[in-house]
Amino acid sequence: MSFLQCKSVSHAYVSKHDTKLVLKEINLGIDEGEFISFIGPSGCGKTTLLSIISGLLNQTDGDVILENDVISKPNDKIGYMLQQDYLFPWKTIEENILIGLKIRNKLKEKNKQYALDLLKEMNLAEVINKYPGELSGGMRQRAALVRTLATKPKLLLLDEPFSALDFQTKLKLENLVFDTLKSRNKTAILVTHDIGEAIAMSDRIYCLSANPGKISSIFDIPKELRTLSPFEARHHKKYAELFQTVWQEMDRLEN
Ligand SMILES: Nc1ncnc2c1ncn2[C@@H]1O[C@H](COP(=O)(O)OP(=O)(O)OP(=O)(O)O)[C@@H](O)[C@H]1O
Repeated sequence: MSFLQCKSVSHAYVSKHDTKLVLKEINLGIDEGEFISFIGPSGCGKTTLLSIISGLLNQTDGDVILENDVISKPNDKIGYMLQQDYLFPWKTIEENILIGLKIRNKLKEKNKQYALDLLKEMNLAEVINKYPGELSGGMRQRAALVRTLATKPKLLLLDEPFSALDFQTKLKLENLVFDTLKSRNKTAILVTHDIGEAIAMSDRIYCLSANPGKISSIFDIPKELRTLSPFEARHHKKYAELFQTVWQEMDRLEN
């Protein structure tokens, strides 16, 4: 059995005036340690699917199963990171990264040290006593990642975490996040509009079509790219070939 399974997941948003079917019978299985991306036209339901997997939103039909748990509410095994960092501006970086542990009453020395080590790994040791407003966008996203990882979730849900960053910062952060997650055998699902990012970071890409959102195609990333860092992968011949194929599929879905 896969680490994470979506079994015939469908979702409709219901309002006073209408019912909109957004996801229809999504089936997928993800193994522990895999890095997966969801891509697809705007409004096809990527964020909705991620919210359902996180347990924050309950699907209309079907099941999400993580290890042996049916997910119907937020679970400590799952960490969620968004485009906006949602750091608390009135708290220092240290206080921000420890907040998840504090809320869970897990602020033991060992756990605190784990978070502080991550902070060092993300090159943020020097800003530990600063406030979020004093940091660049890339630093803030790194701090948000440390906060998410501090509680040791097994599954990371990443909703366009790099999209607000400049191109160079984004490429550097892709590498850093990739190394951090792979070295800890974390499982990750990335929602992105950036085909290149999806190819460079993933083991597999699920492409969704819209109205209602369904899996239209699955792209397995060739082994030659999977063994490289995201930055190196972008320079490989196979990257350019796959980019063309995925681009054409996205073009077909958008028209
Ligand atoms: N809370 C809500 N109530 C009603 N409809 C919603 C709600 N949230 C999203 N939708 C609709 O559901 C559809 C899917 O939205 P969702 O945000 O999941 O798509 P997406 O693929 O992540 O989009 P994007 O790529 O633009 O971020 C859209 O038509 C959106 O307008």
